Amino acid sequence: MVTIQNLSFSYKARPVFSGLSMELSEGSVYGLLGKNGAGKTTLLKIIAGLLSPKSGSISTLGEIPTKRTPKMLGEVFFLPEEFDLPRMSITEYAKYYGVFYPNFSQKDLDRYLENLEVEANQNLHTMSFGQKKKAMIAFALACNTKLLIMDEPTNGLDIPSKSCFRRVIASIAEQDRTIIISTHQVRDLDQLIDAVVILDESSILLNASVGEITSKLCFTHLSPEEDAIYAEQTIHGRWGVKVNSEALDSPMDMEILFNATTANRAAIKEIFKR
Ligand SMILES: Nc1ncnc2c1ncn2[C@@H]1O[C@H](COP(=O)(O)OP(=O)(O)OP(=O)(O)O)[C@@H](O)[C@H]1O
Repeated sequence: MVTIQNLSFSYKARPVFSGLSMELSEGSVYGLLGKNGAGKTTLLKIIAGLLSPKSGSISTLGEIPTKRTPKMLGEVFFLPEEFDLPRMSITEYAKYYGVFYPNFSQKDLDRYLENLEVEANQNLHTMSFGQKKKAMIAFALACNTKLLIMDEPTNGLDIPSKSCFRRVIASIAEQDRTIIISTHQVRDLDQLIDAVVILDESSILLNASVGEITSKLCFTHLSPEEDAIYAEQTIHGRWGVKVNSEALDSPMDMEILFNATTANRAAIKEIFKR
């Protein structure tokens, strides 16, 4: 679906990636995490063909993304974190832009707008930031592309809309679509993603399925002296992550995973080395 090999990228004199490699497979929902400035948006734009790498190779849906062939563009939707929208309703917007996506469905758009409680005929310019965001999420989903890339989609959404977003993504996650969601709001991705990619210091620190993560790591309460990869003191005691040496079942805690990965890179790299 997406293969990146030894990729380097710089904004003029500012290097962002050097020798970055990773593979994303078809039909999975990926959560892309990283600190501010780690390069998440840049990576998403490179995958979508909006930025060109300095060296190395990238293939998106079997094509070089910067070639931006009509075939690839019809199968990839990139939803940026912020956008300028024309003075029209989302229904009119869909009439103009839906034609670029062979699998766009008006019926799906109506359903997603209803689910997300967005007025189909309100001018996008009179909408709040969160309403615009929901309108564009509905449009992005209704394009039914093979690859859907969303940069901070839940930023600006109220609590019910976040729940609704999760429900909608869960409902399409069964299909053969690959979805990459970049976010700082890790709780919004709980129970939603199949795999986690963590970018740190301009490289991929972790790219693993939730199954692999929970088979190798155990997210649990810890006794005061217990060895852990990472632990935090909470009002309920010590909570953290340790090596899953007893093959215990535990739900992944993405915030703890992220903190553990960035606080103890060497341990995480060793555990997940292939
Ligand atoms: N247009 C640009 N020109 C120069 N430098 C840029 C540009 N866009 C981003 N950068 C720099 O590239 C690096 C990666 O930025 P990027 O926006 O990809 O990070 P991010 O992980 O998405 O950050 P955030 O979580 O804050 O959104 C940062 O150091 C940023 O300052």
